[in-house]
Amino acid sequence: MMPPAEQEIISSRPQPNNVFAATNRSENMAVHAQPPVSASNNVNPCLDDPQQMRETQGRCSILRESLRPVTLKFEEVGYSIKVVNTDGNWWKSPEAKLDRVILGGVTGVVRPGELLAMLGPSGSGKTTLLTALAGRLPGKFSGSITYNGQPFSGYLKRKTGFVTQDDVLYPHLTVLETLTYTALLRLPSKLTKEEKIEQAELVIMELGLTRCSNSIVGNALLRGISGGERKRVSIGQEMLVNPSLLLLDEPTSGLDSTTAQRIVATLRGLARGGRTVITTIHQPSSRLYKMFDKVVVLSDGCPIYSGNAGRAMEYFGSIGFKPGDDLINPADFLLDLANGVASDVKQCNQQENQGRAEQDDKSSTKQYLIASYKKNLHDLLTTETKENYKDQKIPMQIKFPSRGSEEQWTTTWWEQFKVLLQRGLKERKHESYSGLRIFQVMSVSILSGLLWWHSNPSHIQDQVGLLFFFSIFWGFFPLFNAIFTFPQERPMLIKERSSGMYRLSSYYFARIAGDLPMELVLPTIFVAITYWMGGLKPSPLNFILTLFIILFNVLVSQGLGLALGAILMDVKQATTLASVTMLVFLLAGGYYIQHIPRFIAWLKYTSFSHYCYKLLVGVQYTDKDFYECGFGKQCKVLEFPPIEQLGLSYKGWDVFALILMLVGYRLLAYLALKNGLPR
Ligand SMILES: Nc1ncnc2c1ncn2[C@@H]1O[C@H](COP(=O)(O)OP(=O)(O)OP(=O)(O)O)[C@@H](O)[C@H]1O
Repeated sequence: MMPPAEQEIISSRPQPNNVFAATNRSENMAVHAQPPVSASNNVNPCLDDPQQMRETQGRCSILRESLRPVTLKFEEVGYSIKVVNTDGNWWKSPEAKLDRVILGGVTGVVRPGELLAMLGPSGSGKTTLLTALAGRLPGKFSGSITYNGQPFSGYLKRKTGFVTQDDVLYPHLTVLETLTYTALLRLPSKLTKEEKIEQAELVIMELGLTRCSNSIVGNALLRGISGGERKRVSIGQEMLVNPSLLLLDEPTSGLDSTTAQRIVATLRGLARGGRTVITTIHQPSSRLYKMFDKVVVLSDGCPIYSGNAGRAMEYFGSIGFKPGDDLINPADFLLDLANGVASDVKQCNQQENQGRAEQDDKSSTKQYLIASYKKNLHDLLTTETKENYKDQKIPMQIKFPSRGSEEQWTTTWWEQFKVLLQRGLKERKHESYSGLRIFQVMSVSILSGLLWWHSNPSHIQDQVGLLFFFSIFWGFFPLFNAIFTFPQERPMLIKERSSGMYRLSSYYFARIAGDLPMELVLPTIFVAITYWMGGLKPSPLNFILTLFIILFNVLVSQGLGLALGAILMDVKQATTLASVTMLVFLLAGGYYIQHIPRFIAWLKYTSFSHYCYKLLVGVQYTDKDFYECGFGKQCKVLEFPPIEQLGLSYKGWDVFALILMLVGYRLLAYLALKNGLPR
């Protein structure tokens, strides 16, 4: 049973509307002569069409239920960072750091149903403010940001959609796959898999991505869909979950004006459905500007306007700034002012102009505008855009669930694991079985097979060398492959974890499980070739044991690579550290030096290659094996000095040490990830 308060919220919610139907309506409102951009039958039944809504009743009510109108208030939001002192005397105290103000007290309010645009020149602080409003700003900011009067919470995290300026997407997945996996991970378990997939398809239609739905997303190195299409995929990922609060950073940059208009119209449609939508935008056309309900204009981090978009020109006129040309795009005019350019401004009122002394330079214009904003802040904020929605009953102050339910996930651990595993396998099959990698392993295996061609125990030194080579090669190779894993995945992990998409543990286990087949097939092929070519003991049992030990070694070495990558999160640093570590393992492994001085002999116990080598030798030779130790004399292989030094009687300990490392490195990697990523 739904609690009465919640029922009331849902029943009093504005009629859900189809995004694109709303899009077309708002487009028609904004530009009469403009034909609708989308096909009119692109309908998401959960958002509008009552006919289809009846047919998809269950899914629709579940999605609509998730909408919680959010009133976002931000007051005097300020943010500074430390920067290196670059004044004339920096060399005297190069370490000295100065505070640089990025945001200087920005105030505003956005209500459900409203679309707010942040305008300002490049570097004026739009992204920083947007990130702060999305609850993702690292470090502390001053002032306050509240959501229905409450601070940001884990619950709100899952109700917030955040589209970053740079699209973070998997390049090898198609558009349909990308959105389907997002739907499977982010939509509630109450929906069936088919319903989730259907929802992804609807979003594809709504965003006009049908034509490229089966094309790969691509990136700078891999040709895929266009930049604009990629941006729409990012927006689609957030639209899918029907967020109550949607924030977008430059969703229209790089798009043609028709597509940009279509995106903004979609955002306006989403807002009209009871959501709170905030976007930064660089240079909107006047057609786009008309679709905004509110604007915040920033100049060097300080606001010069925050309020009703339709009243901005009137306000600036009232403080003495009127455009020379009445047909000017309001956004261009506001950007000129934010840049301190007032040359195209008419002198409109002598009296008002008295307040601003001679402002022929940019900074005094900016200062005047900032001061005027502060003086008029109260009036600006109380001029609401309510008239646009007076027919909509949007509840303004819904309390979000208390802390207990913050950690509720939309899907179960097992569901997350399955989807992440499937997605990971699909994305990485290209890299793991890339021709280059296969060539690398095959060429090394054939070459070493030829070099050790049918070696036999009479050349014991060579044969032991082959076993040591196994342990070192399959220590290096997986280690260096695994190092890249988490530094490369970091942007995606940050994005998805910030929106509370899945648990870190489900991601981590899915990643490890997904890597298993890929990491184990190549060494198996390698051993199968080199073992038989190299003339090692021709017994299936010995072969299987050798293979088993090498695969074990691969997993341990991979774990070390994962841990180094997760701790340092920097590929360059991690590879440097890994090469030093492997060099130590190589030297202390027990093959090159048999008489390591006591004070440093412990080093070998840190080396998984040492344990692997010992186990390989132990599997290969028994008491019954002999080699020619000179002048026709036969000696026991186990008495061959390099083998004798190894101390083969402690095999149990060697296995135990490897198991310890296998678990330990992976645990370390997990803890490092947990520490270094948003909760
Ligand atoms: N962590 C940081 N380190 C250094 N500088 C920073 C940092 N964060 C923000 N800045 C600086 O703060 C200013 C505002 O940055 P922000 O990205 O918010 O601007 P913006 O208005 O979104 O710019 P654009 O439109 O070009 O994206 C810029 O000058 C930027 O260099």
